[in-house]
Amino acid sequence: MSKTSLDKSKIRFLLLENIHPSAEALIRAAGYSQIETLPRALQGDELKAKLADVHFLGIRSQTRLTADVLAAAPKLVAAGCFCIGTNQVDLATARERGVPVFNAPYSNTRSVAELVLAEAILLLRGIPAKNALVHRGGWMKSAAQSHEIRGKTLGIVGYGSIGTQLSVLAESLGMHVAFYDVVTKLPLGNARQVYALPDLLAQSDIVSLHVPENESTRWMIGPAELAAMKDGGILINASRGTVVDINALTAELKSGRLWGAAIDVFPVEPGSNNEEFQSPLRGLDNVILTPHIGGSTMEAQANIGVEVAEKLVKYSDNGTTTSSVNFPEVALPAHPGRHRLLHVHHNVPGVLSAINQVFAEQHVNIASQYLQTKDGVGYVVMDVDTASSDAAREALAKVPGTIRSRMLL
Ligand SMILES: NC(=O)c1ccc[n+]([C@@H]2O[C@H](COP(=O)([O-])OP(=O)(O)OC[C@H]3O[C@@H](n4cnc5c(N)ncnc54)[C@H](O)[C@@H]3O)[C@@H](O)[C@H]2O)c1
Ligand SMILES: O=C(O)[C@H](O)COP(=O)(O)O
Repeated sequence: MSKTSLDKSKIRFLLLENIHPSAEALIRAAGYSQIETLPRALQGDELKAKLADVHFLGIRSQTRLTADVLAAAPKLVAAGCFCIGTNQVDLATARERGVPVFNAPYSNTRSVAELVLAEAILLLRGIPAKNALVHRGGWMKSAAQSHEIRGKTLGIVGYGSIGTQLSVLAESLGMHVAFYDVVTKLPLGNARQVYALPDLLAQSDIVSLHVPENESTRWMIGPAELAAMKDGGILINASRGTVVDINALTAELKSGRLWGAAIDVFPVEPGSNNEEFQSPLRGLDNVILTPHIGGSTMEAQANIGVEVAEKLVKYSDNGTTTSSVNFPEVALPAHPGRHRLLHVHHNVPGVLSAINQVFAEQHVNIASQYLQTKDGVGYVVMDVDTASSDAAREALAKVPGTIRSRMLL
């Protein structure tokens, strides 16, 4: 087994936000013992203080890794988002600091798609309002405004991993599926792409949002888009809270023009289960409110724990960055009997020759070399026959353009 330049017993992992125990189990099995877990998100100064000595960090969707926070984490080697979304991390700053960020791009897609479909059925039957009424002692046995899902049109905004999975499941129930995406996508089954958002909104009985949080999606569903939806339409948002103007949605629901909504994500969400949730949507019987649990199933969380922990351990043990969301991707073989230099640098001319020069001066033979670059950052990995001396390591760290370097012994 490879060793890191820092002894494994000294490498510290911090896992926040109630990450599934499968992650800790995998990291321990890989020989790491310093693993702290917390059930909640940390922010700002509290997060910075914690990160001062941390080498590997695991978060979910609530912990904000801003440039400011990253600057307070000098030892951070890599970060794992134990979820799909990575909008909570300043990915460019992380890259410029030599910190690869990993996520689990597919592990909870099915969980989200199942929840959305269930909500669509419940809303078409008016169940949230009927359920609330019956709990209050009321009784409304009526078929009025209660509909089957079969034959209805589902409009999917964002036809990626979740959108396509939902598309297939919805068609299996007899729905018609239309979708809007900024990229031209191969429609699955009988789904069809609609090239203008207002057209999709106007055609759909149910609109479900599955876009990432970015500049193009911020408040993309505002008053005009809600007005473009069918009378009696239903909106489902299990993407990110910043995609929908909640005040505008509240107005449409209160007026009765929209029939119902299911909202899982909010512009401001509590950082732990002990904080109060605030939203103008509270108290509306035709709205299903869920606490950002679209991906929260035992199946998904256990898989995510393993997937992201594996990526962190692999980067620590072997330097592989495959599937990193912000970093040059290099897939590396094992390096038995060899020593491995991992060097992250600004992608400027002369860095590779300077590294080669250091090894040449130390009479160290280079057995293999891997290089990849991304957005101004280069990542070179060299397997060498003999251990580099302290002097060589110092010289490597001083190569102009170096962001960070690490040696696996
Ligand atoms: N509620 C939850 O618990 C939960 C769970 C998982 C994911 N999510 C959220 O769902 C999002 C989508 O997940 P995914 O795995 O399907 O992502 P994905 O990257 O596979 O798909 C996103 C799709 O959105 C499209 N898109 C991007 N910008 C767009 C725009 N302005 N207009 C239209 N389409 C646009 C992309 O082209 C892509 O096809 C994630 O980014 C995450 O924020 C939420
Ligand atoms: O991006 C995601 O995968 C979801 O929003 C789930 O986030 P969570 O792990 O914080 O529940």
